[in-house]
Amino acid sequence: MSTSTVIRPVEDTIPVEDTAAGVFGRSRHLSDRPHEQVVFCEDAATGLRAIIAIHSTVLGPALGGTRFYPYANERQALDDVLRLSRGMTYKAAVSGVHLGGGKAVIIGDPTVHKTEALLAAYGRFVESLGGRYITAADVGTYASDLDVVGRHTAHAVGRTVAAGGSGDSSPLTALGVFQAMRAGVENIWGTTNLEGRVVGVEGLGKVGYSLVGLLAADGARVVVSDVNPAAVERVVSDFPDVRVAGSVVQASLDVYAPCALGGTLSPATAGSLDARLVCGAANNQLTIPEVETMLGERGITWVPDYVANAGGLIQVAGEVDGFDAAVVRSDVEAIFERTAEIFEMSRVLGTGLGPAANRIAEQRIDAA
Ligand SMILES: NC(=O)C1=CN([C@@H]2O[C@H](COP(=O)(O)OP(=O)(O)OC[C@H]3O[C@@H](n4cnc5c(N)ncnc54)[C@H](O)[C@@H]3O)[C@@H](O)[C@H]2O)C=CC1
Ligand SMILES: O=C(O)CCC(=O)C(=O)O
Repeated sequence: MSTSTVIRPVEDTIPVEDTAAGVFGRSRHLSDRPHEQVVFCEDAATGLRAIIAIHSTVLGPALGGTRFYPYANERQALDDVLRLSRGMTYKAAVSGVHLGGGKAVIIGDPTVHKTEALLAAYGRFVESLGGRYITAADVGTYASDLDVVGRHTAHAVGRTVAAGGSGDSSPLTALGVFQAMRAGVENIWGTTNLEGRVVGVEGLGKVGYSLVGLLAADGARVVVSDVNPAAVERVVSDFPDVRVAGSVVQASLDVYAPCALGGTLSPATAGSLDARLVCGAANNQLTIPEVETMLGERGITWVPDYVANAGGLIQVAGEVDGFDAAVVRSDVEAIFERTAEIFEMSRVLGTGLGPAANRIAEQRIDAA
């Protein structure tokens, strides 16, 4: 096991276009703040290559999931983990959670490279940070993986209920997205009901699948797409009324819900998207912050990803504080009110929702 720890300022090495990308609008001071610590982890025996990024511990230990993904190279993995961890700082702050922002990536194909030994080695790296970083699940990782990781560190949440955790956080992430969507729908159409609305869900993994269930139960007309045919088949079999599209982002919609990887909202897609509202689970949906303005000029409202998708964080943060399922669920449902407040703040500021949410998050961190 070998680590190298990069202490700030890691952003000095990153091109401006990378650091500007993501969810951070034009508000610069917190988003410009360098990461506190970035740890490169290698374990030759298991083939583990991972990066753990701690953006901020101002509000508490840095919590964020572990993404297991076949990055083309370490540079791509670093860019992703830096952006994701910074987003977690904002997510915790805007959600009123007493935690900081961190995230980790494991470089590799989870269907090929994920072994118990590799997850164990990863757990030992997390443990070596002494609780400054608390890990959880993300793309390519599951509660059962956290069980393995959690046998080697005290700082893993989102484990299965059988292992003493709160279980898969994706259903509550989906519930939070659904609540944020209802708030968005109310602002546009004057009703919180999704009935009859055409909602496109892109990405039918852990969160997307649960979101389809909530939307179908509320009477939405759901259009879905996923690059993995098995994920599409599962949804079609469980929710026969959904319509499958080649690419949801190109379909004619009322609401677009990106629930796969980030970066699907670029200047190009902002120019072609046929929807009135964007609200989904994917982290870092915008390739550049200016995309929000481009969407706004075409009458499309974007609900900031880190506001809508905080349900999973709220759930696993509950494990840190002492888990109470009813309190956690009600805090996730309150994403409806939080989103409505951000709509109100955006009207006061005369901005999109992105800068308004950033303002709320930054005020909380500044106060701390
Ligand atoms: N799991 C959770 O509780 C949370 C997840 N998120 C974010 O939500 C997103 C989804 O997370 P999970 O559902 O956990 O991941 P997952 O790995 O279970 O599912 C992702 C799905 O997206 C599909 N996909 C990948 N590229 C695609 C593309 N170009 N077009 C259509 N589908 C594509 C994959 O085939 C997979 O089915 C991620 O961005 C994640 O960071 C955010 C907060 C919490
Ligand atoms: O949802 C989780 O389990 C952890 C939180 C997280 O990593 C995220 O919100 O992206």
